[in-house]
Amino acid sequence: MDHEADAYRTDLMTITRFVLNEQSKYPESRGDFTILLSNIVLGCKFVCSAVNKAGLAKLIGLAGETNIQGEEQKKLDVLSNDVFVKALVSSGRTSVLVSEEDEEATFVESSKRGKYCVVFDPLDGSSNIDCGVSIGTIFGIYTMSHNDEPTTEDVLKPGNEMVAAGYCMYGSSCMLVLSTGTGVNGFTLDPSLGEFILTHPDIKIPKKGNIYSVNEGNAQNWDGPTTKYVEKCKFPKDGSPAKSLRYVGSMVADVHRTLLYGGIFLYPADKKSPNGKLRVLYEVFPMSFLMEQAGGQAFTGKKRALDLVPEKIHERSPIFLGSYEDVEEIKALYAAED
Ligand SMILES: O=P(O)(O)OC[C@H]1O[C@](O)(COP(=O)(O)O)[C@@H](O)[C@@H]1O
Ligand SMILES: [Mg+2]
Ligand SMILES: [Mg+2]
Repeated sequence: MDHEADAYRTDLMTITRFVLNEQSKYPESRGDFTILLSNIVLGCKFVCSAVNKAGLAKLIGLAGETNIQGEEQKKLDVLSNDVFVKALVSSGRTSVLVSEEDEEATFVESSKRGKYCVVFDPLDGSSNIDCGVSIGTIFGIYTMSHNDEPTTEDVLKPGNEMVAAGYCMYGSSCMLVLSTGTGVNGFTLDPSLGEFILTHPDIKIPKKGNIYSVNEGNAQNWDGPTTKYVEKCKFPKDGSPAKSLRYVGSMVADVHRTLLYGGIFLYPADKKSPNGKLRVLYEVFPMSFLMEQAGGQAFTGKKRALDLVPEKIHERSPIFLGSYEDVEEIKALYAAED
């Protein structure tokens, strides 16, 4: 389906109007979520513009600092983090922020506090910045369940308690994909209007796909079920065609392709990283939330990803997510191992 052409033929639905429409279904709503989201959208536009100018403005390269995970921070990582922290605090709708780039959670001062907690990866796919390959921003939103002083406990909650999640991909076009718990919708930035327009309404992931996406360089350290699964993708014994391999190395880009084309994205545990690489709060949960909302599944190797209860804000987990039937297959292999 030519989503973009359809959107322009029928109706120019901006992301703001879309969220206002959704909000009008809840008479008690006071517009807080719309204001929060419009500040997230502003942050995405700002980072998109910085990404587009990165080479020209000398924003590529290292910033000279190391973040909490011991990774070198890139200039764009630092800039994106500043942009989102400012955008979220100035919305007046947040109380707790967790960013990949900040060791501790940020607690918003009382005069600027609001009812939401936002967890985010301001710039995902950092290793791809310098060569101009797609990167993105990932976010998840929780609501505060009390009016007392905020603590990290307010975000150490299972992903199934998120009220919204999304990502923005800075690629050949800039796309924001969002779920507020009633399906998944995709919006494309029209640079001439400066507006995100609904181009991919009600995204549903195909039930089964023919692509698998994994860093196969780690294969020697994988466990049995992951090894068997990837072997099956390459050498199917049931007469089905072998799957194609696609791996960008930016979670946003790999998950975006999986969502639209179907298939499976894997970042498994391995002997060197027994908890995998991807971070629960701001990578695994938002992407798992979107996958489930689009009709797919997300599994950790042990359980439904959204049922994890993180104990630390930068906790990691293995993740297998994508088309319903593809994830069923890997679940069966882990169940057989048990
Ligand atoms: O290089 P690897 O080990 O395959 O890891 C790729 C993964 O690492 C990440 O780049 C980590 O994200 P950050 O760039 O936000 O640290 C994911 O986007 C991606 O899925
Ligand atoms: Mg990331
Ligand atoms: Mg990052």
